[in-house]
Amino acid sequence: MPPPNPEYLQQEESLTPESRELITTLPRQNGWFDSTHLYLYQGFWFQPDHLQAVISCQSHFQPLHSDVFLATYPKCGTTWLKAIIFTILNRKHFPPSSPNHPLLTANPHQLVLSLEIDLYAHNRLPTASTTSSPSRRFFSTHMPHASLPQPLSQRNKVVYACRSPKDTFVSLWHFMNKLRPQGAPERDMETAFRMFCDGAVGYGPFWDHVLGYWRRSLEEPERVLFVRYEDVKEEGAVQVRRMAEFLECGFSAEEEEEGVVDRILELSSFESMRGSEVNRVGRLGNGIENKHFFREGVVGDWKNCLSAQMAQELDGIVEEKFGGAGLVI
Ligand SMILES: Nc1ncnc2c1ncn2[C@@H]1O[C@H](COP(=O)(O)OS(=O)(=O)O)[C@@H](OP(=O)(O)O)[C@H]1O
Repeated sequence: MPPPNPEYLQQEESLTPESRELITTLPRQNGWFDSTHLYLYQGFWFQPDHLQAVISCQSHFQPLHSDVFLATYPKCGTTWLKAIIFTILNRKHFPPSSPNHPLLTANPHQLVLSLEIDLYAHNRLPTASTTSSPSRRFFSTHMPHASLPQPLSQRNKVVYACRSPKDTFVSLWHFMNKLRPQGAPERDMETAFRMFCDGAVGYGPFWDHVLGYWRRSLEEPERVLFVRYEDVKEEGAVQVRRMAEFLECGFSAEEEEEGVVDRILELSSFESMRGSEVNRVGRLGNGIENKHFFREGVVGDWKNCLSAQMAQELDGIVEEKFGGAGLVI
């Protein structure tokens, strides 16, 4: 008998009768894997278990005033930003220079739970070693801004991380092929590229996801901070200070003197995290191997993968979608 699908592929199996009924009324597309589907809800495509979780989260999630959220489109730097923000928020309790810092023995996805996926799709509740961190609760989400539970979008602070669509697509393609069901062929890049450009991927369209948070960051800069993966690569210290200020826990003169910002960057660096034992051999509760979250970790890897024609097509869409909004990524 073949082994059962890992949890992340059991997308239809956990649906309630109400969700099953709802999805029959929604527009449907083939998903990334042949056996999966995506459903259009509030302008975005979701796999069915995530859709059920989003709806449940919209009805039930009650944020605390002090809760902090990281929002991302998948593959835009979620793992990295989870590590950085977790370290910023908890630095009094877990000094970044401590040899026992949680990031040295846990993957960032174990320390910071996803609102819809961990909490609502899989009932993984925060434990002492996760978001019930000693300071403020900190969650991540891939939900588009339009789908956030209302109290959260009206009151809480959200850091939104985005990345160049060319690198995002390439990262997504590699990741999804690693997760494919046993025996399934790789999804070829041309088909995947078409799905990405058409917006028919989980949490897509990418453009609308980014624009939703971009606009809100302009309207309410004290509530939504827009951070670019490329900027964190280029000027990590500036961006770490910017995030800490935004979260109202800027660094003291004493911390600056001690080099705390540099230590946060070292601890969360690609090399440090990819090299740690937990990320070389560990697995998340949903069955995904930790090592799959660390591939190249560079800016511009698309040059090694996309044809000139694909790059040109994506540049054209970026210009069309983001040009008028004053967004450069
Ligand atoms: N510490 C650090 N520094 C820089 N880059 C990093 C880091 N950790 C992960 N990565 C790279 O981020 C990409 C994975 O994206 P996400 O973490 O958003 O994936 S996910 O949405 O949580 O599945 C993926 O990008 P690619 O290498 O381009 O595929 C990872 O390698």
